Amino acid sequence: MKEYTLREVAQHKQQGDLWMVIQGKVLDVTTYARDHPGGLDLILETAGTDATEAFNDAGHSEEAFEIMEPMVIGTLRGATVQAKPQPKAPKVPTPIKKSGNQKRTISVSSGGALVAVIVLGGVLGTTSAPGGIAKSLTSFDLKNSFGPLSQALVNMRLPQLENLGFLGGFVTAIITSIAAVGLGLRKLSELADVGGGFTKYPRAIKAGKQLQQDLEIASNVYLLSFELPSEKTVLGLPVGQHVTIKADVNGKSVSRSYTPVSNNTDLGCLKLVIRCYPDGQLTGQYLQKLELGDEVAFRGPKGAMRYKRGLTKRISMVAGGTGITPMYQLIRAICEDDEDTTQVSLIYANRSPEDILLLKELNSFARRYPKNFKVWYMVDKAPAGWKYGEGYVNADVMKRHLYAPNADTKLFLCGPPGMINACKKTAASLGFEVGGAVPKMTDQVFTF
Ligand SMILES: Cc1cc2nc3c(=O)[nH]c(=O)nc-3n(C[C@H](O)[C@H](O)[C@H](O)COP(=O)(O)OP(=O)(O)OC[C@H]3O[C@@H](n4cnc5c(N)ncnc54)[C@H](O)[C@@H]3O)c2cc1C
Ligand code: HEM
Repeated sequence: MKEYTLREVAQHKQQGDLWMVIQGKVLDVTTYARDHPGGLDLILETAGTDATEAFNDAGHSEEAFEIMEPMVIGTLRGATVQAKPQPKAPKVPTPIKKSGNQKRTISVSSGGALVAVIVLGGVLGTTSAPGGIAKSLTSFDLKNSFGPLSQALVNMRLPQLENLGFLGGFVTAIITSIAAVGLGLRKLSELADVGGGFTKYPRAIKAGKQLQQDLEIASNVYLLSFELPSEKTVLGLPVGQHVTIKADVNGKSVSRSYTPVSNNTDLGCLKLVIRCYPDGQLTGQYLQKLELGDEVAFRGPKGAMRYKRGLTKRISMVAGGTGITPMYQLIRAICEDDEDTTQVSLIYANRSPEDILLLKELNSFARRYPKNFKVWYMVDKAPAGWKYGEGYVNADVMKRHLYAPNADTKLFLCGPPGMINACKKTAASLGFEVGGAVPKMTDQVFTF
């Protein structure tokens, strides 16, 4: 195999010509970069360098190593190369102390590449605690807006812990409602990959629930509902984390990340808010073609954020478009936990007021939990009578509507890359400490 020096690798760091070193191997990642589930930006930032540390820090699965193999063009001079590189063993978080709120930590080794460590806390804790259910249930108008599956939850107390969705890092779910159903009637059950050390769930599929046609919540944005393997299955996703959907699209394996808007109190279902791009590989070519009752493969939990009460005193948030989903998940968990006193201030940017996702729910949280949460909307062009902001999220807007940087404040960002890069620069100029390419929970500025 050809040997390269780091200096040679460093010459290939522009879009259209991207190389990097991972675990001693030199890779040409040019054609893969746009498909990278962790985002194109991370590849661009690390191209031309030895990206081993950043790659390891992201906690890649065995599948990532398989995808990587055809990209290997040589080795790094002087490096020790493992015959078969392995994913780094995931770090097992320290169990959370049991509080009056019954937090529970469950660690599960699947024996496969993904070890799912499922921390149940926050909302689930609140729900499980005797007498602690009240606050969750007062937010019921929110659940109503998420369709019939959620409504059954009103009287539920104890999620069945043995029915954790991501116990083995993998779960399949059946689509139960989707607004846009295309003409492609392909059955997707054959796409569900349940092999390789992950827990197998029975494929027993109930007849689908009634198809709902009115779930386009904004232009091209849909609320998709999926039925988990049983009515009692708890999603099992730690707050702040996301799932990936993996599918075979036109003969190519495509995987993309999504942050559910449902959580561990929504038994038996998984709900996603997704913007569909007509030419998008996963959204346009796959999700929009799903039929009611089709089976979809989810992996998780993924992501560097694992929110727990006490992480920080104040959280400033800037979200754009569908970037609201991880913020929403956190806001919901904080507001619905009686004992969480974290203050959150969100700036949410969209093109127009009609594009604002989860508007009713966000306003409802701001109204009912004013000590926990406030929100400021920004739109490109404000209509007459608009009482929020107009234009870009600049330093002035951030100074006015976010908490000032200090040891007790974190800034969370999620949205289109252009907006996020601009916000990171502004945040740095305002005194926030902006970390490296791969997000870490300890960073003061965390990008989902
Ligand atoms: C942690 C995380 C959580 C996320 N959560 C959500 C969520 O909750 N909801 C949500 O809707 N999304 C979410 N996303 C985004 C999601 O993962 C996908 O990126 C998104 O759904 C688009 O995927 P796609 O395969 O349909 O589109 P892609 O095929 O990846 O294309 C995306 C867009 O890029 C355009 N495009 C295609 N090729 C090019 C090119 N060569 N140059 C320039 N543009 C091009 C396409 O036209 C399309 O507009 C999240 C992302 C991350 C990383
Ligand atoms: C050829 C190189 C790479 C390949 C094949 C690859 C592949 C993947 C795959 C398949 C995933 C989905 C999650 C998984 O299955 O592990 C992923 C996610 C991710 N990758 Fe990479 N990756 C590469 C390089 C990198 C580099 C260099 C970085 C860091 C700079 C990085 C950071 C991430 C992050 C942060 C995620 C998101 C993890 C999550 O969703 O929790 N990747 N990558």
